[in-house]
Amino acid sequence: MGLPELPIAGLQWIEPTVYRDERGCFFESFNERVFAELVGMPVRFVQDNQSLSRRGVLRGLHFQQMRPQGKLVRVLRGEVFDVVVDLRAGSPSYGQHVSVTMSAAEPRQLWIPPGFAHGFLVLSDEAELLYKTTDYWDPADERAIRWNDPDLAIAWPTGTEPLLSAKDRSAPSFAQARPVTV
Ligand SMILES: Cc1cn([C@H]2C[C@H](O)[C@@H](COP(=O)(O)OP(=O)(O)O[C@H]3O[C@@H](C)C(=O)[C@@H](O)[C@H]3O)O2)c(=O)[nH]c1=O
Repeated sequence: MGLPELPIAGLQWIEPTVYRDERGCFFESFNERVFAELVGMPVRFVQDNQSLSRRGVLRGLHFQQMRPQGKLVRVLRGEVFDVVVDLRAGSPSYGQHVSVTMSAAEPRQLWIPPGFAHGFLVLSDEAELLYKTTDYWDPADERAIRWNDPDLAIAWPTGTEPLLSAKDRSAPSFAQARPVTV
C-alpha cells in the first residue's frame, strides 16, 4: 500500500528503511544527510519534544507566529489522527488542512515545514509522540487556533468532546489567525 496522500506542497513523508531480523528490527530514525536530500534543503533541528497522552486527548492547533517551527513528527507508541493547517503567507493552499492517521506500527514520519499549525487527537489508549523542531519554543510567540473551527471544518474522528488543555479550550478562531511569513 502506498503512503497516504499529502496534497499540500511542502508536506512530506519520511520513510526509513527498516531492517528486520530474528532479534527484532533496526532503522535510522534520523539521518541529517538523507533528510536534507529528501526535503531538498538543509534543515537544522534544535529541539526534540516528546509527549504522552491518553485516549481522547487533543493537543492543538498550535503554531508560532514570528519564529515558525518546522516539525518532524513520529509516533513512538499508539495511534493518532494528526492535522496540519497551512498558514504560510501567500500560499495557494492557505487555510487548507491535511489530516493523516499515524501509528507506531508504521515507522514513517511526517515533515511539516515552518508555517503550519499542528495538532493531533489520540486514537489509542495512550500515544507517545516525538518531534524535532527547527526553532526553539517561544512561549510569547506561540499561537493556537480552535480545534473545531467551522471555517477549517476538520473531520476529527471523535464523537465526544476531546480532552483539551485550558489554553486550547479558549483558543481563538481561524479568522483571528494571521498568516505566517516563512
Ligand atoms: C511546546 C512546549 C511546551 N513546554 C512546556 C509548557 C507547559 O508547561 C508544558 C505543556 O505545554 P503545552 O500544553 O503547550 O503542550 P502541547 O499542547 O503538547 O503543545 C504542543 O502541541 C503540539 C500539537 C505541537 O505541535 C507542539 O509544537 C506544541 O505546541 O510544557 C516546554 O517546556 N517546551 C515546549 O516546547
